[in-house]
Amino acid sequence: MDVTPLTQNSLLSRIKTPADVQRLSLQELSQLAVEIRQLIIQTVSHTGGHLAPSLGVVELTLALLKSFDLESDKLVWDVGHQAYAYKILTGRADRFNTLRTQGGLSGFPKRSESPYDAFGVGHSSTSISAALGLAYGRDLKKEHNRVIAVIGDGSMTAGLAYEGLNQAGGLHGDLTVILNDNEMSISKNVGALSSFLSRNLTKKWVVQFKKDVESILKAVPKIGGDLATYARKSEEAFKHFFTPGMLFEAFRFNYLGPFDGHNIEQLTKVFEQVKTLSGPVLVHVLTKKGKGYTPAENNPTYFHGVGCFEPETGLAKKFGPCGAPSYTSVFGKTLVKEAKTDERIVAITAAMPEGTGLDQFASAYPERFVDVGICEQHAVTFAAGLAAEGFRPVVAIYSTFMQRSYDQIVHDVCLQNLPVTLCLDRGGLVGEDGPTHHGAFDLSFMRHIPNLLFMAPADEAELQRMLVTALKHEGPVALRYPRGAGVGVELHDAPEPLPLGLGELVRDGEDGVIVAIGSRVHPARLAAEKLEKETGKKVAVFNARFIRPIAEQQLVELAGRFSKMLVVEENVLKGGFGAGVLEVLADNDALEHCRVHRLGLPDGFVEHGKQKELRAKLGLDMNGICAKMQEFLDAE
Ligand SMILES: Cc1ncc(C[n+]2csc(CCOP(=O)(O)OP(=O)(O)O)c2C)c(N)n1
Ligand SMILES: CC(=O)[C@@H](O)[C@H](O)COP(=O)(O)O
Ligand SMILES: [Mg+2]
Repeated sequence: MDVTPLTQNSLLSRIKTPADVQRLSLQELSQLAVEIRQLIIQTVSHTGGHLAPSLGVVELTLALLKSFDLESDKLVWDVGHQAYAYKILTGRADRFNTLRTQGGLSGFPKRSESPYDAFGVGHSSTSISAALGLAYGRDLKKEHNRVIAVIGDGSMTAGLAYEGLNQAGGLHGDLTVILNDNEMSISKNVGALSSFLSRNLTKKWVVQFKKDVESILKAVPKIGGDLATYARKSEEAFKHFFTPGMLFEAFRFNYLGPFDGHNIEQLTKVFEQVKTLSGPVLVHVLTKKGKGYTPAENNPTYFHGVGCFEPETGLAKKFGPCGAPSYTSVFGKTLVKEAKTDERIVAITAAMPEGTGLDQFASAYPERFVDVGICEQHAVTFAAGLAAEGFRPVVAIYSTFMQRSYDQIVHDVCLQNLPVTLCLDRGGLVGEDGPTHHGAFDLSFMRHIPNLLFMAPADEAELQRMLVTALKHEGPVALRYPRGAGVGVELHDAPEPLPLGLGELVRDGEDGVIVAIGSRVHPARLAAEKLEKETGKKVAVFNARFIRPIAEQQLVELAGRFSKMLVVEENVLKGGFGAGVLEVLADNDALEHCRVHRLGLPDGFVEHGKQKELRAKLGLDMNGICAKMQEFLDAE
């Protein structure tokens, strides 16, 4: 694969709108595929991003744009992490170098970014429902455009996809679903569906089945006593009979496939045929994740979402010596250690073993590790069932995806007071993935749930102690920690559980107090040191540790000692931790002599950009906290 930058005479430089793609010959489309791959690899090597998913659908994207009219037809991508070629071909090639950077192109389709992005996305398995909504709306308006959803085999492991299929099959409106089957989620795809879709069940088996049936039928007059042979042949024939098409046809979809997803000529013919069909149609295409870039083909999991790398080799770019370990890896290692002495521990992921650090657990205790697929709701209820059976399930899910499990946390876990540990990784701002992925709301949407013990560590060593506290607790627990490296503190060999509902005064002061939770404790401490150095003002810092039960008595005491309290969190201010502090102070009549200000995420969706840049912009880093506290102290 040539990974040198494109020249100005490239075919790509002539593509300004999807209509330009329609004018190209098949040969030109193949050349364009090469150029698109070059641009994607070059760009992502600088920006980081979802490389392997996007490389896998270059031909599919070209064939879709060649066959459908994007001025009226609507294309809905599932997750949207594979839509880089689509962005390039729909008028965004000249801005593609800004991918995932602050103020630049989003890593996902976004309605506000382009009229060609029919539906915004980032979380998986929404495409069929969204496309059906678009198709239903079209029919109500008596319009005639086509609506196409493209969904991956991994995303088909979520119940939501079947809710969409079920409704679509019952409605008979025109809708095309393209199943992009690369046998991969981020890791190897899991569950019964993935084997059902597997390459063994391809069309050639249908042909074989027909031959088998023919031969059996020919043999019928002679069957006589030879029932055994007949039964054996029937069994073989029935095995062949089960094709992926049966599943989708049961949902009343017209099934076409499977087809080679890298053959533009064949795909365009199929799409021309699709345009002649009415009602729901499912086209099954087989693709290779990372196609055309050997490092990504060989390691699609690593290149699913990758940081900066050398395009020639695929090797990660090194930026100085490695810093502190990530919260994720400390969590993973500590859990492995605890599971050695507690056989009740079962680790559960919803299709993200590497991202959540549970890959370490999977290697150490494969029989106690479960990847349920992309189904966060099921993961939590499944854990509740295990807990009811005496186990200690630990469910690690990114904060943003835990949003899907709200009812399961309330109804299946907390209402029954079951000892499930919910680990919310990526709590707070995640950076380049942006608003679909920031863990901005968990403190708000979980802090009011009865029975739940809810903690957020100030550093990676405290995460260890909180995990141990959770595993000893006879009820539901949630832990929330951020994306990225820890603070760099020494880790515990034998972490001790924490006293419940108590925070820690990490620095004393005279002029005011900063109450911080989780990842904001460390910058708050640095801010207090800076303030003292620059102004001589002495500010105390309290690490609140618990969101629920909140450290009520300690907070009331602090409000008695200090006339100014700044509460800092990396969560939306609406209903967040600071709101909880205000509630307890109000309930204890402790606000009379203490003014409280809050610092957190604004009432809106925070855009994408580097974590560091976003925190600086929102005043949530050391400088921002220091400035806010100084302003507060200076105010009357
Ligand atoms: C609700 C939700 N859970 C988890 C994820 C994280 N995630 C993003 S892509 C992906 C795998 C998707 O697999 P598939 O649909 O087959 O697409 P592929 O990457 O293979 O192209 C996962 C688990 C997500 N985006 N949304
Ligand atoms: C598309 C998606 O949802 C994931 O691939 C996500 O981008 C992973 O994020 P991390 O890089 O934080 O693991
Ligand atoms: Mg896949």
